Amino acid sequence: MTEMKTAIGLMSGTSMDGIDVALLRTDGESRVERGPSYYVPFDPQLRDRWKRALAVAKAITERTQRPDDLGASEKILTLCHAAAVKSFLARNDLSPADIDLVGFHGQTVLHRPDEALTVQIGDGPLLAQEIGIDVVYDMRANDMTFGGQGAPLIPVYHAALSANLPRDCKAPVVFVNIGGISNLTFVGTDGTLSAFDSGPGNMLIDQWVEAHGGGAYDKGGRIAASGAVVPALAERYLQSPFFSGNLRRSLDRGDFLPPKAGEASLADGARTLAHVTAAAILKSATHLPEPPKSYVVCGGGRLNDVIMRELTELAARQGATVIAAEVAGFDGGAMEAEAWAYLAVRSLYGLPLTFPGTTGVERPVSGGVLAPAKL
Ligand SMILES: Nc1ncnc2c1ncn2[C@@H]1O[C@H](COP(=O)(O)OP(=O)(O)OP(=O)(O)O)[C@@H](O)[C@H]1O
Ligand SMILES: CC(=O)N[C@H]1[C@@H]2OC[C@@H](O2)[C@@H](O)[C@@H]1O[C@H](C)C(=O)O
Repeated sequence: MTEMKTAIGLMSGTSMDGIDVALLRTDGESRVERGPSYYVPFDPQLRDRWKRALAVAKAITERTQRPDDLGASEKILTLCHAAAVKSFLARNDLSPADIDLVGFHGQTVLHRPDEALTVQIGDGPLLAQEIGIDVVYDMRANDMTFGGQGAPLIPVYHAALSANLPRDCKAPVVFVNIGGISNLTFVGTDGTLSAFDSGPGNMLIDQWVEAHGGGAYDKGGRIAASGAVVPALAERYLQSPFFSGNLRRSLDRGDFLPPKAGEASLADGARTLAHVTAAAILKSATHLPEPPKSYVVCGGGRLNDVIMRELTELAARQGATVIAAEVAGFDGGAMEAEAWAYLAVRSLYGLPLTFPGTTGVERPVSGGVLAPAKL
């Protein structure tokens, strides 16, 4: 039996909107006690820097390379995470000695699963030194070494949470994470895990509204609510071979691109892309072992009312219900950060992070690199 540990998880996801911080007490197995969470948005200059980092990272052919100013961006990103941990500790009256471990995702700047290449910038040893807490980082690489796609990693945490679902949440249950990219975790009644990325989440909506003067994202889905779906545009996305071809489990930000200027008005574009986000989830769900009865939605997309309404309508046609994570008793905004805390503890104990049914890895494998606070 593993001992309970107190861990902090740090996530800055593909939306590149900010850093989620969450505290968890866990044994890395079935015991999970959720603690406080915190969110630090990136200011616009930093978001521009991460966007440039994505462009620069395209030149990477080997995962340790840091072309151009990518090394400088990695250091800045790491110091942003260090600052987020320090303010989280101060706000919660905690000191580094209260925390056993930090799980650090870093920022994905390149993800090419077909070439077994995934790069998350984030300097684990520097973070450990800055905050005085042991850090587990680089959690995707080992999965790829063993033939996995390096993502999604959250399913093992969804499986742990599934033990505490409310009774009226009928099995089989699927957890849907609508971040920049969306992903699904199916938890079978016998504990079988089946998971994969399911399509674009908010990233196309964010890129579209930002390029057309609508702000960084479509708050509440208000822009989409005043528009109409452009059927030909929606179909173009939904006919992508990603949904029908041999199941590719993980996506990169560049795999789907926003519509071109002039293809729709701001509102119609936002409405169409919200429809695509919801329809892509249902389309991908046809690859699951069984039709789900309940969808539990987490990630920023659960706050877009148009995505949620569409998802609810489309799922109802198949006899399934859709609820936001909060209705199931979870925190839909902090769940990924909690997952990184959970994964860090599993990594410490050498427990598997990924499984053949989640990333396509050849056998269950652990992962992550430990950077001790004191060398
Ligand atoms: N109030 C809101 N209304 C509508 N959309 C929102 C709201 N708040 C956040 N979002 C959307 O959610 C996105 C952030 O979601 P989230 O934090 O889950 O993404 P992420 O951490 O980048 O995820 P991932 O790594 O899974 O891609 C924002 O970019 C925005 O599009
Ligand atoms: C390579 C990478 O960073 N992938 C992210 C991304 O964002 C969502 C989806 O694509 C998922 O596969 C993954 O993140 C989640 C948290 C995961 O690994 O479970």
